Amino acid sequence: MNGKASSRGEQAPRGRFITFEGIDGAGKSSQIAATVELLRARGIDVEQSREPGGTPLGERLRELLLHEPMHLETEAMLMFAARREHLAARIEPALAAGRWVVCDRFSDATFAYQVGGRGLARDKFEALEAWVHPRLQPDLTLLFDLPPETAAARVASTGADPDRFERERRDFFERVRDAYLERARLAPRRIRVVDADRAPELIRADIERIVRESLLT
Ligand SMILES: Nc1ncnc2c1ncn2[C@@H]1O[C@H](COP(=O)(O)OP(=O)(O)O)[C@@H](O)[C@H]1O
Ligand SMILES: Cc1cn([C@H]2C[C@H](O)[C@@H](COP(=O)(O)OP(=O)(O)O)O2)c(=O)[nH]c1=O
Repeated sequence: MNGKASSRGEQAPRGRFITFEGIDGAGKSSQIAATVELLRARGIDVEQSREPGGTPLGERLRELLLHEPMHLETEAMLMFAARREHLAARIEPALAAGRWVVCDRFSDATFAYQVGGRGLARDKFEALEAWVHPRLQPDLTLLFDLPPETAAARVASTGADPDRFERERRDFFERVRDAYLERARLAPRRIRVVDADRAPELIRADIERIVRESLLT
């Protein structure tokens, strides 16, 4: 039924949840737009969102998270607070109504940035994840993998003021990258690693193939 509710009032099949992950400057933004277009062209009802953010409260938390210095555990808890709100207000209702959700980052980012990058204790991350979404995980996660120096050059070339995360040094992003790859090894069916150090057209073709094979057949 491709996310469209039945005219006879039958319950729509649950929507699919796709997330994009990677270090800052990996090139997720334009590929997310292309993926949303691809799904809409197939007649699928899609919502695009992002974390931290996605709700009015989540966007206010995002401002704090990106710009206000804070303790590492405060940072992790605020990421999950924004996520709790996002799940309740947008993600769960959309999936239940049969709409698909394409989201820029989810809990894999907390594992990569807060556990891998900043050194948050794993059991604290696991406790927060088990509290906020004990059962739900994305149906598909596209992990954009590339060397931190390439990603940093891309971020610098945008000319925008860097936020608190983008100002981190290369060794931070090495740890974030390694943590993402570790998480991908733990969930290889869900998390698909995409070589993001290539021309956008090649990355786009890869993503189309993965989405088609994993979710559209
Ligand atoms: N495959 C690519 N090769 C070279 N530059 C890219 C590629 N993908 C994106 N960029 C550029 O890199 C910068 C960061 O991309 P963006 O999509 O904002 O990354 P992210 O959302 O992952 O932080 C932008 O200026 C974008 O135009
Ligand atoms: C969702 C999430 C994001 N982040 C960080 C990663 C990014 O540096 C930042 C915002 O992500 P993002 O929206 O990808 O940034 P931009 O649009 O500037 O490319 O938040 C975490 O540290 N933990 C998390 O759980």
